[in-house]
Amino acid sequence: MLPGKRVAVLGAGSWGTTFAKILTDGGADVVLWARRPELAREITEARRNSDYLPGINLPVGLRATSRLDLALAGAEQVFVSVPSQSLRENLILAEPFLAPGAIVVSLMKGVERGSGLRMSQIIAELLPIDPDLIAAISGPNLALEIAKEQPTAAVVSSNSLETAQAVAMLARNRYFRSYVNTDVIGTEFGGVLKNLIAVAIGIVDGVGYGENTKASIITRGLVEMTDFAVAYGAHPETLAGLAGLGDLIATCQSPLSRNNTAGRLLGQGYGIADVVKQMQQTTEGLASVGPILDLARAKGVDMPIVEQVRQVLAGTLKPRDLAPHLTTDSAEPQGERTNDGQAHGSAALWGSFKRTFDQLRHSGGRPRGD
Ligand SMILES: NC(=O)C1=CN([C@@H]2O[C@H](COP(=O)(O)OP(=O)(O)OC[C@H]3O[C@@H](n4cnc5c(N)ncnc54)[C@H](O)[C@@H]3O)[C@@H](O)[C@H]2O)C=CC1
Ligand SMILES: O=C(CO)COP(=O)(O)O
Repeated sequence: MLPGKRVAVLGAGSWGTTFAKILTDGGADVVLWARRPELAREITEARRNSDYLPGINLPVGLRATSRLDLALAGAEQVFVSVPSQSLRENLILAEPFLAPGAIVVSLMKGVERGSGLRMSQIIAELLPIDPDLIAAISGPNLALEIAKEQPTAAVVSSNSLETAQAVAMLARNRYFRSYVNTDVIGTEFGGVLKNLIAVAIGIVDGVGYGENTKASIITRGLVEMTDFAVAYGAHPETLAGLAGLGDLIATCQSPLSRNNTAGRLLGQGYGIADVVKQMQQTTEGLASVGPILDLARAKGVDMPIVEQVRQVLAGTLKPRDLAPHLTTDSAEPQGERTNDGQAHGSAALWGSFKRTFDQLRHSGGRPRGD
């Protein structure tokens, strides 16, 4: 068999390692960069990453190294999966070794504290590459489920459809399917914002509230996500797709979600310092609350649920008071959606009908829109 395309995955935590498995199982020649040499050795020799993916056998052919130069040498596509707050420092280390013409793909779901930048914006700022060679992947993608080869879909987004398709062709196999879109803003913000709603769900779950409360928060949360993302230029239908609603459902329902788990601990009465200590893995939502509320304020977008999550984190709102405030943020009864939202909503619905129709007419071997 011919060797597959050479790709690199940076970050050997739960998602980086799982994504390296997805790509290897799809036929690519993958080198995974781990910061710690002993982890790189465990992955290559024992085909395990016991800290992050206990019980998972990694595929034969997946190699890991703690040397960035070796991981990046000749890589045509580079997938980055480090904590969002560390992307900048990691890109500075990686930049000298990036192969000319390489596509760089963010697998991350955060915004940078201080700058409020999305991950693809940081990549564009730091790397001297054509912006059309930048992509982001998002969707309902709980790492451990995918590592167990449970069927899953995601969406690859890039300003360039050609780039998104080139990435989606590699990021697929018998249990993983990649769709494509060109709405990078909506795709990235979907992944960031659902984490915040998942923290809220965890909080009310920890308090002991039931399904009505959680469904109310999920539904109203989706409105907040959509209003916010659309204010920044996203297409509303992206938020109704895999990177929005899809991921919101998975993250709000699953005890595997770190954001959901952190929320649950808060709801059970733990303080934020204890929660951070207990979370062994990256919990992006905790770092995103502040920057997202700053960005919301800058565009005049109301985010009552996210604001209440901030207050619970700050210790100024009791977890058990979170949900009832959903109905008391305005004296006047409100419509379920803003007028803007309604206008966008019907356009979104029409857009998705049209795309489905177009796909049926032109269906071929290429990855499809989400
Ligand atoms: N785990 C999951 O199910 C999914 C995670 N994501 C996203 O992927 C990104 C990475 O998350 P995970 O792999 O889950 O996190 P993790 O906590 O499991 O792993 C993070 C990895 O980055 C490495 N790293 C490199 N530089 C670092 C630094 N300066 N500080 C700390 N760690 C550093 C760590 O050593 C570790 O291997 C996050 O943005 C997350 O939202 C996206 C989809 C699914
Ligand atoms: O992004 C994820 C699922 O799509 C993972 O969620 P957590 O970061 O909350 O574990």
